[in-house]
Amino acid sequence: MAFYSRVSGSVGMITLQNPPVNALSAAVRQGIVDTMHRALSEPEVKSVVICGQNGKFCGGADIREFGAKMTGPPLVPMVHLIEAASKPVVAAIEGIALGGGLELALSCHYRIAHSKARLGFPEVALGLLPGAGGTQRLPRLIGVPASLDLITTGRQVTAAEARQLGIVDEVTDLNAVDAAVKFAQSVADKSLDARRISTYPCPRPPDLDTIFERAMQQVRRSARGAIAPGTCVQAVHAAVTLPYAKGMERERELFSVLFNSGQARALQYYFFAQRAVSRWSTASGARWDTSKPRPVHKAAVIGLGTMGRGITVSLAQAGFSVVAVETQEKQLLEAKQAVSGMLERGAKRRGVPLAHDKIKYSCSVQAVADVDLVIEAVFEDMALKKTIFQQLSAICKPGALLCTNTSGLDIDELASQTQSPELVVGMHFFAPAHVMQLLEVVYGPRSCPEAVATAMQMGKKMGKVSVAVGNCRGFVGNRMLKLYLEQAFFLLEEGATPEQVDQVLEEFGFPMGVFKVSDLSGLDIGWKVRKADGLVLPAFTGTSARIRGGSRYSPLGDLLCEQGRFGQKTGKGWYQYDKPGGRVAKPDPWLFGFLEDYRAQHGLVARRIDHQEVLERCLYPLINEGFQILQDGIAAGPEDIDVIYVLGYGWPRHRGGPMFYASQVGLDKVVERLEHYQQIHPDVPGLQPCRLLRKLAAISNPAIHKWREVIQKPRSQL
Ligand SMILES: CC(C)(COP(=O)(O)OP(=O)(O)OC[C@H]1O[C@@H](n2cnc3c(N)ncnc32)[C@H](O)[C@@H]1OP(=O)(O)O)[C@@H](O)C(=O)NCCC(=O)NCCSC(=O)C[C@@H](O)CCCCCCCCCCCCC(=O)O
Repeated sequence: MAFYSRVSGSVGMITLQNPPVNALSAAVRQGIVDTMHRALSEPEVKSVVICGQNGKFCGGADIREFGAKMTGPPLVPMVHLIEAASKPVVAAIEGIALGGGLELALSCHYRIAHSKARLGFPEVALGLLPGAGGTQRLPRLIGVPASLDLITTGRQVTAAEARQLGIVDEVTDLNAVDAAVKFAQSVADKSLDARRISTYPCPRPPDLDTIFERAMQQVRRSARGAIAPGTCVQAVHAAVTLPYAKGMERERELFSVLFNSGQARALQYYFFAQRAVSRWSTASGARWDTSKPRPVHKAAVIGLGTMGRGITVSLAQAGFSVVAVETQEKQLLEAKQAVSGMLERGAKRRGVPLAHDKIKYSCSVQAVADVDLVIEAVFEDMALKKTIFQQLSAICKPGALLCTNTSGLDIDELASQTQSPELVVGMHFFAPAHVMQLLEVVYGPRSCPEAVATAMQMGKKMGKVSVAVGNCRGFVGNRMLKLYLEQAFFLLEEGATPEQVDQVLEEFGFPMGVFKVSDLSGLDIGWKVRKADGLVLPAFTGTSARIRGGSRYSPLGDLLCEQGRFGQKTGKGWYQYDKPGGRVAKPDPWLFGFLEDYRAQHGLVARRIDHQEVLERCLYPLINEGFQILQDGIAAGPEDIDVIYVLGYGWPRHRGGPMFYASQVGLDKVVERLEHYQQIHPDVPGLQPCRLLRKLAAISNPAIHKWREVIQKPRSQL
């Protein structure tokens, strides 16, 4: 709702009241319309201030209402009512003015912002465009290029930048509402003729066509198939080419296309999913709201390879004191230089405070004796990690949390090396650890709730989105990835090329196909893991070369590694590069010959594989494994899996994540296609739909937010 008060006798004050962000729900819109009428009808009131309760102006339209039938007064007539008002209306912007909130402010005749406020149009990230006049008013106020930048990227600006751009009239360090009241009094008698933005002509730069062409090219390059950014460009184009009223009609038309799109549904689902994962729960019933994190002031990182360096930077930038340990002096020195460089680049590019003084470097594990939390980040070798955990258990002070940055090893096996297994959790960072937003927090069967809560909170403080997951081989992300990689290899055996598979996945929206990613991260990483698992056997021919434990196995990756083809770092992998370390992937005729020989050697006949099969074969087994993960209680809900895939594995956000995507395809269709492929490939267990997937498909494809009700039923009922 919105409540009305009178300040200093002559200022009508409208306060938006809808915690936590004063979103423009039906009740708030109704409140604004009613109180505006009241303010306009009271003869003593000479001007009006609109502000938001609790230091937040407005977070925009209420996204939760988008899924239901709209009620209450619509936003567009509401902003027109404000702009057309006969008394000056001043927006007092504290905290945020986002989306519909900024549109509300732009309909006011003046805007006063607090210096800490942030303003912007984030609609594009929800698959929408500013649909309450934002695409028509902003270009009239600040011009086309700056509007295109803000509207197509969703970039938020500080009050200072907003002032520079001309979005706000005044910025104050003091109380913005008080300042707005004073301002409102000072303009009470002023004419409003020049203050209604919809009446401004839209500036027309001479190179208009070039500006729009460039903007379109730019959004096509970065959108990866998302439709909202390009539609935003079209809406801004209407502001320049059409009179205001017609521009508004065009905005409405374009908004409607986006609003009804599957992409908008996916992006809005994802918005809430990313927030839902902070309300974690574990299979044994520990929960975010009943588990208290332990205080952490000082942390340590053991092992300063690529991951350890990134983690050190993340911790220091978040304000933690860090002890960074690398036992070899030469490596320690190299790491110190690398970390310093990373901190300096962070300060230069993102304005993060330089945090050199937060880090102490040491060659001795003994240096971690007084820290509250340790993150071990040595390479993936269980024996080495076990030794380190034994040492840590003896050295660290009682109550210190011991974390491992493994990407898939058994947390419980490590916990069993310590005197306090309840204080051991996994913190699986993604490379580069100081950049990637995702953190899988892995609890073992013995991890205590406080340990999980502490790791989750640490992640948050480091600016990560933390997702709590159970302990199993590969956790959530890498466990699902295994099925995806496996199918990609099988497709090569059957006749596809790396370029074909990658093209299909990139058209789907992944920034890079599976083979390009493999070349980037290094083929040797998976090879080492497969060797440790006893899967890499001495070269021999015959069908058995492609069978492990009774199931189909492709040794293609192993064979490439045997040739020294580790990907970009060696200049050759699934593709060729102009030099070791080269970045531009080119198809490699050698690989085509190699695949032909391989197929001939194993009696495989290449066939034409279409786009649809590549997509289904790569994605459906991965999705099926996601359902198995839910069934096993490793992830608490589909949102956890989707957030992991979007933030950690490049799954296109406008497709919501693998579980949301499955819900849109239709679970019955996913089951049917898996069964189809399983009939053809009976030796691939990952193609067999799991019980939970079958169960959900059989109960007529329930909406994704209802899955938990089925998952939480006793397993015997599944
Ligand atoms: C605001 C934030 C920056 C705050 O961040 P913070 O980190 O402090 O907190 P959280 O992110 O954790 O959020 C706290 C809490 O609040 C919930 N929340 C946040 N914003 C909203 C919101 N806008 N609506 C609802 N709920 C919100 C959030 O979910 C958290 O709760 P939870 O329980 O999940 O933990 C940050 O939250 C943020 O960035 N928010 C999003 C801001 C945003 O994107 N705003 C734009 C919204 S879209 C919009 O404004 C559209 C308008 O331009 C135009 C609309 C026109 C409307 C017309 C409707 C017509 C419909 C019919 C069309 C028919 C078409 C046809 O068929 O013809």
